[in-house]
Amino acid sequence: MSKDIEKVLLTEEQIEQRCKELAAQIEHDYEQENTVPIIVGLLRGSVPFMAELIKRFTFPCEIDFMSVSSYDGTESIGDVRIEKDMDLSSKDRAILVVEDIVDTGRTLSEVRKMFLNKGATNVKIVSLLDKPERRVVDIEADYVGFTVPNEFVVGYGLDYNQKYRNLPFIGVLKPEIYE
Ligand SMILES: O=P(O)(O)OC[C@H]1O[C@H](OP(=O)(O)OP(=O)(O)O)[C@H](O)[C@@H]1O
Ligand SMILES: Nc1nc2[nH]cnc2c(=O)[nH]1
Repeated sequence: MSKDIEKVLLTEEQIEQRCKELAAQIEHDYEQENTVPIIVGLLRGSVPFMAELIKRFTFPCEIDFMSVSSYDGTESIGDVRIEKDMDLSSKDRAILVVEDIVDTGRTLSEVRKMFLNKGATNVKIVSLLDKPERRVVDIEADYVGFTVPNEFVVGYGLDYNQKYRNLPFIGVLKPEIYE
């Protein structure tokens, strides 16, 4: 599997270190607000990042997952669909959405609107990666792990045709893999 990788952009150690910093910052902010947020992971890409973050939280929080999709291969198809909704109610709750990457911004923009429509009091976003060069919707995550260049990345939850999510680092595939 690693033989398909052209270059590693972020090592496991770099990601773990950054997750520690993000978790401390998030914890500090929710303690100030004195709320019990629901931490909502967007399936499936956020799973490794979510696990790395929440094991470091010592404040009271609940967790849930939902699945939305707008990608086919490496292309955003623009239309954000909810494939699996979360189980907990978001009404009158503070929500922290955990995402693997903000790319065009369409997914998070739709997800944020959806939570606000359902009566969430506050919606924050934490994303492991941010690819600002690709943005078509004006949205920023509240907490970002790393800014990445305009390349299609895989690993640490991110897939290409559902593969490579289990790689413990973020990398770029060799061009022949897409052929
Ligand atoms: O900013 P955007 O252009 O909307 O792109 C970001 C979204 O694209 C990927 O989701 P995908 O639909 O591939 O689902 P996955 O998490 O199951 O891989 C990724 O996990 C983000 O949710
Ligand atoms: N795997 C993967 N999914 C994405 N979704 C939006 N951008 C990307 C990316 O660079 N890699």
